[in-house]
Order: sequence, then C-alpha cells, then structure tokens
Amino acid sequence: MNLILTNIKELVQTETTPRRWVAGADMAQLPTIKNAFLIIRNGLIAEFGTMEEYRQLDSRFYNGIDEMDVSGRMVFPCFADSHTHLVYAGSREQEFVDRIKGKTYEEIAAAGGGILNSAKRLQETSEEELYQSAMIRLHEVINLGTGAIEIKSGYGLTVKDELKILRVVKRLKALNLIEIKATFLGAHAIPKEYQDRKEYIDLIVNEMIPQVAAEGLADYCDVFCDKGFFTPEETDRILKAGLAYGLRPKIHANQLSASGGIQVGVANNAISVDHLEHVGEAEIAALKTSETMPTLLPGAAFFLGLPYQPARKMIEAGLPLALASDYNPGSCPSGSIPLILSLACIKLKMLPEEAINAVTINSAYAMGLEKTHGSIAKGKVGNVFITQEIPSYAYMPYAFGSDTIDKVIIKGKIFREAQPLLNNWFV
Ligand SMILES: N=CN[C@@H](CCC(=O)O)C(=O)O
Ligand SMILES: [Zn+2]
Repeated sequence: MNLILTNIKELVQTETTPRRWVAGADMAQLPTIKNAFLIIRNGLIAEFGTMEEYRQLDSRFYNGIDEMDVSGRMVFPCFADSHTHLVYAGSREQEFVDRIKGKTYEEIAAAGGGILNSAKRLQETSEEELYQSAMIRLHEVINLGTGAIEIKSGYGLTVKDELKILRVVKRLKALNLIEIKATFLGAHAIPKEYQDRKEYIDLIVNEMIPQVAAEGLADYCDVFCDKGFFTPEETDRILKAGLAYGLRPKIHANQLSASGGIQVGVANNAISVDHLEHVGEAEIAALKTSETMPTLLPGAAFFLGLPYQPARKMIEAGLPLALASDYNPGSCPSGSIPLILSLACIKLKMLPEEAINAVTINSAYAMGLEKTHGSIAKGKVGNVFITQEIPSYAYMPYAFGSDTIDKVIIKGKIFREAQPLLNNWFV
C-alpha cells in the first residue's frame, strides 16, 4: 500500500488545484511533470514533483517505503470508465454476423434480439455464475488500466433479475479492489410480454425503483431514451421516480436519433448523458448551461457502424467531454479504454490531450469521483499505471491495439506485474 516511483519519464495529468472537469479549449491542456517522482502512502497519493524536489525532500517522507525506478516509462492516473454493462450472460456474436450480412441494430432488436436476447440469457443464469464472469471482466479491465468503474443493470428486465444484477455489483464493490458505482437501468427495453408499455413503466416506477433503493443497490438511475426504446416523456417520469429515491439520473441518449434524451437528462440534472451520436445546436445549447457531462462512447459507434459523435463541434462550443467504454455484449464487447483513446483520436479527431482528459478527470466527474480519482493529486487514491518505454504520451492512442501498459498499481500495490522481457525468454 506504500510505494515510491522515481525517475518517471513523464508524470501525466498532475493537478495542484482541484478541478471538477475541463471544458472547451482547456481540454487541449494536459498538465505533466517530466523526470518526476510519486509517493503513494496508505493507498493514497502523498507527494509528487520533480526528481530535483525529491532529492531535497525530508527523508521522513519516504523512509521504509519501497522504491521502484521506472526510468524511461511514463505514469498515468488509472482511467475512470464511467459507462459499462459489465454484468451480463453470454455473448452475441450471431448478431454481429447478422449485421455483417446487412441487418441493422434496430432490426435485430425489433425481432427480439439485442437487449431482449441478453435479458433472456441473464434470466436463466444464477447470481453466482454472473458474479464469476463479471469478476473475470473486472480483472480484465483493471489490467487494461481502469481504476474506477460504473456498472449498470438493464439485462434483467424483471424485478428479480434487475435486483440480481445489482446484487452482483454490490458483491464486486465489496471486494474493495477499485471504486465501483452502480446504476439501475430497468428502462433498457420493454420486454415482449408487455402489450401495454405503460404496464412495464409502472413496474419500474412502483416496484423496481423502491426495491433497488430499499436495498441501497444503486447510485444512479438510467433510461435508454431513444427511437424504439423509451420516449422523453416516459424517461422524464422514470427519472423523477428515481430522484424521489435519491438516484441521480445518468442516461443513454441520442444514440440512434435526436431523441430529446439530452434535453430531458439536462432538465433532470443528470450527472451525464451518454452515447450522443446525434447532437445539434439545440442539444449543445441545453448542455452549455448544465452540470451534465456529455459522455461519448465511440466503441459502440465503431462496433455498430453508426456515425461517430461530433466531438470537435462540442469542444469548439466550449463543452467538456468524457469518454467511456460501454463494455456490453451487444454494442461494444470490449472494455479497453486504450482502444477508446485511439478511436477518439482517429475517428472523433480529438487531440491526445483532449482524449486523455476525457478518460480521466472528466469521466471521473461523470461518475461522481472527481474528488478522489482522475488525476495525480495529493490525497487522491493511488491508482496509477506505468507504461512500457514509450516516446511520448501521444504514443498511447497512436499505437492502437498495442499493449502500452507495463504495470498497474491499485492503492499503492502492484495489481498487474510487468510482462516478461523477451531477453529472459532466450536464456
Ligand atoms: N444503447 C443501449 N444499450 C447498450 C447496448 C445494449 C445491447 O445491445 O445489449 C449500449 O449502451 O450500447
Ligand atoms: Zn450503455
């Protein structure tokens, strides 16, 4: 839980004055310290600065703490992944093949595939099996540099099964590995057996939300506000019901159409509105005066072949942006934030600095963790990763698909060990 990193080639995303988020032109600014040190004590960031400052530091600061010389390597705060559906049963590669053959995401969903397909499989899976598979995915994403994560329900679609997912999330939280935020997403799709959609929405409002709140299972309330799913009026009703139980909105909006989801999210003070493939002037105007973090999920646009989110237009309008993985079996079967960084730069034309801000400080805000995660700042949680020997931080998104991470440190303790060196293999 105590560790000193020295001779860091560049310490990325350092912060001396606390920020809630960075927006507009400021997103292109990424504070770093070259030739740096970092001290983590009792799992928290205790000190950092230049190596020159380290040499002048009172030795009481570091006596007895293990030192790791990371010459040639950079250190980043771990990523905050503010949007995932990590608890699910089974994969959906048949739909992937159907899309290759020409079917659309909406056609597959309307025929009972998509979310309803995942719900059927999850309903047939025990809590224990779900927990085991989710744990494997959680380890996978920590190894990829994620140090805080949000996880949604939404593949249950019955009272029993929505609670089952959120109880799995509660067990994952209890592991005390990384910070986890839970989101209730009963309004992910209308199950086929409801002829009258209002009946299912009544169930969400009158039974699901009160029971989720009674067991303290969620931090946020989500709705998939989009064409073919939930209307802005239905979304408004569900969000207000969640708010009455202390669940702040955090919603899926404007993925398939200009659904009005952004406006209804902002009107209900959502902490974030996520996806945002369809954003025009009205949506930008609504976001500009809000405390809602626009969160882009380019992994889903990539996987489904949808138009990419207009990141440049939004940054130029002065908005902040967060990026997240959307890890789920249907629209983004990957939880890799390094891949999201590459997509953001290559497809959304975000600068490396903008993309790194979007997966650290801004995505931490999008899950209510900006005071404890998302930057290298005194008192924040000591979750950082050490890169391989790379020439610059822009190399991270540039080298898409490459494993640029050497070690992941969680609360000052090594979680992922270094890769074996090639030279050692030959002896
Ligand atoms: N868009 C809505 N929900 C998920 C995908 C759900 C699915 O296809 O299983 C998403 O965030 O992309
Ligand atoms: Zn999602």
